Amino acid sequence: MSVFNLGNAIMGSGILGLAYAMANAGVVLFLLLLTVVAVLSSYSIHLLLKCSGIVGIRAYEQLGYRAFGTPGKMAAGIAITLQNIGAMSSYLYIVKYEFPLVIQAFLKLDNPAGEWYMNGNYLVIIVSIAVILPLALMKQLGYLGYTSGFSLSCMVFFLIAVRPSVLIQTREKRYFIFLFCLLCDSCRHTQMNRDPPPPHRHHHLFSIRCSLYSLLWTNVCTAYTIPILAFAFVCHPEVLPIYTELRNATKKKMQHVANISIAVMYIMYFLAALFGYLTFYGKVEAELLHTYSSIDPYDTLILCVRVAVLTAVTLTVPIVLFPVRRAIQQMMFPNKTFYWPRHIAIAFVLLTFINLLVIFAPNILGIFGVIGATSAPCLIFIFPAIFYIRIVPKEEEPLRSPQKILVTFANKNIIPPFQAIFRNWTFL
Ligand SMILES: NC(=O)C[C@H](N)C(=O)O
Repeated sequence: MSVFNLGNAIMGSGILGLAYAMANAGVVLFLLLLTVVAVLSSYSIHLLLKCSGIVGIRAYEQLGYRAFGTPGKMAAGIAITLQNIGAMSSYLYIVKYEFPLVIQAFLKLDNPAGEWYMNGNYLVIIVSIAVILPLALMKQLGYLGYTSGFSLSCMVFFLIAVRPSVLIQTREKRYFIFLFCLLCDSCRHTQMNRDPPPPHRHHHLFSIRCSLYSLLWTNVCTAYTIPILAFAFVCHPEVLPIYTELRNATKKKMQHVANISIAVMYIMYFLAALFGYLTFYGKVEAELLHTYSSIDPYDTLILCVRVAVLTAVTLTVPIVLFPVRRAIQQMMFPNKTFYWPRHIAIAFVLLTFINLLVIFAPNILGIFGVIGATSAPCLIFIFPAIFYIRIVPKEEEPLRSPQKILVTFANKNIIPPFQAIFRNWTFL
């Protein structure tokens, strides 16, 4: 159940942005970054578990408090709230956009005339009240294990369904483009076969960029890759609550749960990105399902994919809501014991707020970009590292220990790319 819950916390709308990230970074660079982010993600869970073992606390915000007092607690609480509200909004955004298309395809409505059930905003509100709110009112995360298992199986179905069937038809041509894309980061120029080749394609073929740095920062779209990946691997606010509910909990057992979840998601993320990318190449959009609309919205398989993704993201919302409620309780009502009216009221207010946000959300790439470039790196890389440095006593591990040097090194190498994103922040 814990693996299901953590897997469900990892897997969300991030998976839909990965094909776009791959199209912009190139397959090799994408795989490299995916591996780095997955390994660092698992490593930072190790750091969180170690800190929580030392101070005997199983809440992310409390670790912040132990490390830096109230500012640390507030920083962690705000980052968790921002990240998870961003994630939930992106899930409901998918409901808002995809649910009307599913209804349209089911009812075979060619020209919808403004029926209320085709209005995404109403559908978001209905799904929130009928499905998400009851699940979000559960007392413990553990009760959501079954829905998480179901949600993950929907994503497996999504993965099987998006395999690049188009590839088989024009194999030679596509293999050529694929090889080309392996070496080059500007696959957006290799439009589908229909388009004439861009004038500078020749130049691209023969000038393989030699430095990783220039590969990564040649255009701002490539710079989206790390925020999208960081967003996709965030599950850290859920780790300690899941640890608390684990039967016969030990650090080793929880790390094992985290490693299994991350490894499975790593494989699924790579396959989802590759399949989406090999189907559309440069035409892939920030949200993969969007791209499918351009083929045939009434195709049965695409309809099933939509239903699967809709189900999966809807069932993820309650999991992601738990840590936000906890963070709000820690920030606003510290030292208060469990109280049902407060538990229900926070869930209700949060869902209302997210519904309002979704009704006015600009687009999903904006959410990935902003959250991925701000709270996600804090929660995955920066906070676990600095909490570890502050909490683990110098006697137990001196500042020059390999562990602490690694933590500092990771932070030094992760932060500069994010600064570059802020410098290039033209999409806002
Ligand atoms: N749990 C989260 O914060 C986001 C999740 N990793 C996703 O890809 O949607």
